[in-house]
Amino acid sequence: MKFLEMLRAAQERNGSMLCVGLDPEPRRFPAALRGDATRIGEFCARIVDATADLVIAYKPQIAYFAAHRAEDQLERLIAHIRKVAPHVPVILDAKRGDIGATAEQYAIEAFERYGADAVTLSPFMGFDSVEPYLKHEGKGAFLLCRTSNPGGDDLQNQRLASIEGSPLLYEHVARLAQGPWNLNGQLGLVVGATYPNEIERVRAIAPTLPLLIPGVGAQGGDAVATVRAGWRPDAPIVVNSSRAILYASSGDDYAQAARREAEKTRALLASARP
Ligand SMILES: O=C(O)c1cc(=O)[nH]c(=O)n1[C@@H]1O[C@H](COP(=O)(O)O)[C@@H](O)[C@H]1O
Repeated sequence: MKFLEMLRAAQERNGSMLCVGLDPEPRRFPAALRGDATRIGEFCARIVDATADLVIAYKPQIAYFAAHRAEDQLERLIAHIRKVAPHVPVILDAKRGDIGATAEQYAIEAFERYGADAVTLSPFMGFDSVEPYLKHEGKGAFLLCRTSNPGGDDLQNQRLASIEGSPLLYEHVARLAQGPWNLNGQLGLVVGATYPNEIERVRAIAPTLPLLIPGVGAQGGDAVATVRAGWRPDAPIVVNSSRAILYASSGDDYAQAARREAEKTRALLASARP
């Protein structure tokens, strides 16, 4: 099934816009696992088992695995998601961006090695750095557009005077992704929940693209304002929360606590749907 169809099906089946971000930090694990990088996969698998009926997607962040030489655990974790939640798409958060020849390798890593359904990318190096991912039929690619961090302003909110209408950089990225770059309907955009006004602006420019919206939970983004700004009946929004769910409890009940937090966030998002 194509990524976008999977996303729509998971949204429908689990009644959810919530994506659980898998950003495992061994020093934050419960006492029985704390500090043990060999148990990263196990920690995440218990979170998946506890939330598989509550989410639209999972988003493992590759750095949290690679930093601990745990890429093999990431491979096994994604295989585990396939087994226990075959209806839930996996977005590999890798934020890649490189020349075409190298991008081809990154695309193989994301889609063949890890078997992800979609990947996050930086559009900074231009279309030829994005195109290799689009050659993988049915796979998705989310381009960073207006990110959740304060430093996102440094570049993304700069005006491009040489382009007609003098758009801001993030507006231009949204225009390219909605239009000329979106060859086979595989593109989506990343917009931070910490900037609901910009989500609204991106939605106006890119009405049919899926949006990946991180920043609720630990970063304090406004879940209700996010849904009001981004929700469309035919273009899914994928609202990510990582730390607030993974570390809802530091005790042995962490998976049940993660489930409760995921239920709460899913309900809050649903309540804001127009
Ligand atoms: O692409 C992302 O996922 C991303 C984009 C962005 O603008 N802001 C952002 O926080 N993220 C990621 O989303 C997750 C947010 O984690 P929490 O703040 O713990 O919910 C992390 O994995 C970030 O790397």
